[in-house]
Amino acid sequence: MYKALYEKIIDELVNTGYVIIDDALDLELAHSLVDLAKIDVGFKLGGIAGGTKKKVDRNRRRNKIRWIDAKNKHEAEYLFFTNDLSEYLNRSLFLGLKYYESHFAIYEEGDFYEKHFDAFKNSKNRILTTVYYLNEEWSDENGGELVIYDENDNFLTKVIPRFNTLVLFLSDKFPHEVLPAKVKRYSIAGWFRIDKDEKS
Ligand SMILES: O=C(O)CCC(=O)C(=O)O
Ligand SMILES: [Fe+2]
Repeated sequence: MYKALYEKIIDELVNTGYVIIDDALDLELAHSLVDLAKIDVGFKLGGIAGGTKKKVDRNRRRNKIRWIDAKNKHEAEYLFFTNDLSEYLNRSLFLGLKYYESHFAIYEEGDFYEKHFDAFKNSKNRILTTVYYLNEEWSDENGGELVIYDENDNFLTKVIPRFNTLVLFLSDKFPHEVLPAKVKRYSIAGWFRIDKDEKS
């Protein structure tokens, strides 16, 4: 239970629709998730939603992913946190969140994700995006920033993907991109949704 964190998330989501939190989670959990990401086994290339099919397009998205699975103790602990958060958000903001899907992502040197929305307007799938960063000793020169824009494509903010930083934003309101990483970059991207659909 991270009550202060939940309150901050709710305030910022109401005010601006996005929130960036440093030192978000318990350090022991954060380090365990870093260790798991770094095992770097079982990852596959990330796809792009295109019509009904997902396809890999290395010109638009270059990273590899592994879906989080509650069978692992630490991944389960992360899912416990996101579940707790969704209950809190549902009670406070009546978002009606029902499912959460998330994956580790690795961006190798040169990898990026070009500007995109995580959900289409008025679609009933992804409601709220989370990105959680797992890069210890990340320097500002390493690239790999998340750049967030508003609905009219105006620059809003740039997030350095530092260890234990958590970002949330409304999935259909904020176009965003990942700039090319100069160093291997680890994260967990996730989506709260109100339906249960195929993983994208
Ligand atoms: O890793 C990030 O900073 C954002 C990733 C992202 O936009 C996505 O996976 O949809
Ligand atoms: Fe995204």
